[in-house]
Amino acid sequence: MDVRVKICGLTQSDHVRAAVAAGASYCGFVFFGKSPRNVDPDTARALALEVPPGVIKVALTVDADDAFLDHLQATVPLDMLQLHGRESPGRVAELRSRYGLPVMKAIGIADAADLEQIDIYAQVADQLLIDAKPPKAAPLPGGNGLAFDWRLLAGRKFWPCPWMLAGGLTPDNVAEAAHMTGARQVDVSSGVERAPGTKDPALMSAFIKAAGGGAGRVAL
Ligand SMILES: O=C(O)c1ccccc1N[C@@H]1O[C@H](COP(=O)(O)O)[C@@H](O)[C@H]1O
Repeated sequence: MDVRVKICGLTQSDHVRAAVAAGASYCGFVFFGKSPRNVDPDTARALALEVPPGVIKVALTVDADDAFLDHLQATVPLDMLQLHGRESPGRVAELRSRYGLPVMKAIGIADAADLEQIDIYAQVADQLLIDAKPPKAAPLPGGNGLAFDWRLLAGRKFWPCPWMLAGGLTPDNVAEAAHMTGARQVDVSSGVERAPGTKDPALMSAFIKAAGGGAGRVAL
């Protein structure tokens, strides 16, 4: 089975097209003002319209309020919400029902104790994004190019819902990361950039090749 790849933090139409052509299954757009990948809803709409059916358009938000999310949903054709803040399980369930979209909740992992969150959030989310827990001094809650110890996931047989591996993945380490953790889906942002917020088509293509070629268009 091919590994599905999510390219996150796309900011330019030509990079969206390059990600899709390379075999991405998910295109992620970041709505978080402090991120160098932040896009406004109107820009995201134009980017989303470049994405063909079957490639999943994901909105990444961080503790967003309903007013912003209402505007986002009214402006951008979206397929999935990615919650990358401190959203509680109750908030995840509320957003899933309010917007009628599948929700992927990011879980930050630094040590074995953090793995408990997987079972908690799997009860309310459609998918989980297993990412490195940002250190206190990190500038962002994600997208910092930091990996966690993949051995924490090695040998885990039971996953209560679909999940993606993220955090510090690059064309050089994605094959080992997927092999060690058993991930069938991977997510990358800074590892395929030439500068913060600017994707590199050659790196996106190398990443997807290294991940096994990418699954391309999928059904959710
Ligand atoms: O990418 C961002 O700017 C970002 C901002 C705020 C929260 C999450 C963010 N990115 C997510 O983090 C993972 C890991 O990023 P990286 O590959 O280590 O740079 C990324 O895949 C996004 O889903």
